[in-house]
Amino acid sequence: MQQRDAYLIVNAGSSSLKFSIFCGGSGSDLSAIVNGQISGIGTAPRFEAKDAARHVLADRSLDGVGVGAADRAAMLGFLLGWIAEELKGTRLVAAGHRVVHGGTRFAKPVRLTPAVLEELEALIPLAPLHQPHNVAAMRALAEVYPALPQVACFDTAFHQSQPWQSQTFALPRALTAEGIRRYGFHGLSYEYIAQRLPQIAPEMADARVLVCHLGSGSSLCAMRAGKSVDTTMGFTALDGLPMGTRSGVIDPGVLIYLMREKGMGADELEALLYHQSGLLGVSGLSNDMRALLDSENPHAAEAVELFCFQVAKQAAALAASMGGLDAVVFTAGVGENSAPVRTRVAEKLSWLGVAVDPAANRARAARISAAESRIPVFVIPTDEERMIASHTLGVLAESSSSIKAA
Ligand SMILES: Nc1ncnc2c1ncn2[C@@H]1O[C@H](COP(=O)(O)OP(=O)(O)O)[C@@H](O)[C@H]1O
Ligand SMILES: CC(=O)OP(=O)(O)O
Ligand SMILES: [Mg+2]
Repeated sequence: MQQRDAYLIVNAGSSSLKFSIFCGGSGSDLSAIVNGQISGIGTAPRFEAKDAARHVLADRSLDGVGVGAADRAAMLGFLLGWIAEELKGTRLVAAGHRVVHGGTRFAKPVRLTPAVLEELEALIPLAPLHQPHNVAAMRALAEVYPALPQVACFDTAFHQSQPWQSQTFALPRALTAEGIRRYGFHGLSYEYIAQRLPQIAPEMADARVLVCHLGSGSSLCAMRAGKSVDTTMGFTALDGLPMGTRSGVIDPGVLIYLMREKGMGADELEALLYHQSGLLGVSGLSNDMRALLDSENPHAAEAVELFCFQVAKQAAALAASMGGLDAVVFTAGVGENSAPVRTRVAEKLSWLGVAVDPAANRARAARISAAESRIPVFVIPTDEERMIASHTLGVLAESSSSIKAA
């Protein structure tokens, strides 16, 4: 039997390792035959996988299989073993990875070499919650499959189109020249939405669109004609909106105060701003929006209110960056699944002409705006993995045609 070529897509996050297996060629021919994740890394890791029809292929705890709760290399080993066992009819021909930070050097997807890997490792301080795991996944895969081509796809790349004022801090120019500037993240998700929105609503192809990527990490993107004009995350994935455990925007004077008056160092500040703040810090209960929405605790309600308030406030700033607003899109874990959050954000943007239809919102329709809404509002499930798969194929096709030409 002829084996199908398969591509392993890895999205290694702060507490999860999402993966997909794609088969087929480019465009609509490219299809995910398996989607899954190892969630709960660091606490109680759980492995789940579903096929294309969303039938459960695996759903089990990783307890008792010799994998430590935070041992990512062992988890990847487990995953590769599972893939080899379950997908006997396929032949793994390449891997594609989401890499959160591409720095100033990587403006498009790149084939992995030892030199590239070293450069990506050097960017770890700029994305401490994600980059170490992205790099570790690539290294672990290279050890098991030394000949397997791997492609790195960057969250920062989509924002390269931004005008300089969106990318620049008001700092002395020498620091800007060193790369201390705003990069923006969630670019693979925004790139997917930029392609998907005109398929759903062709009249939106040239529109000024606010995309709300609300998940564990959250950001907003101002998009004009499918290109990023501005975004809320900056030098790191800490800026902008409050997130599950990240503070979002904060007066830098607070950091100086904490250093001087409380003797905090870089490690303590990093722990505070990346791990102890956001929804978790304000509620004192949980970083999970579902738990907060279900809670009767007033601090949970305040955390949700602060989140929605900041989404609306920063959305208004991004509308100014685009010179107006023609549409709003909600995506990612919270944006796709939480009708109450979408309702509250829309209420706070009603002065801009945003109104959602309660029934369409509850049903998570593709278009949830009310008939009288001046601004159409969409819910579009994101697909970072498809974007990575598509880039991976593109990079491989480029490198094979340049080998033929040489
Ligand atoms: N039905 C829901 N209502 C509210 N929040 C939800 C719901 N489903 C998922 N979420 C939130 O989505 C978050 C995960 O979003 P996701 O985009 O998958 O995050 P990431 O990729 O950054 O890990 C969870 O932390 C959870 O709070
Ligand atoms: C960049 C970022 O914050 O990613 P995530 O939402 O996956 O945490
Ligand atoms: Mg994510």
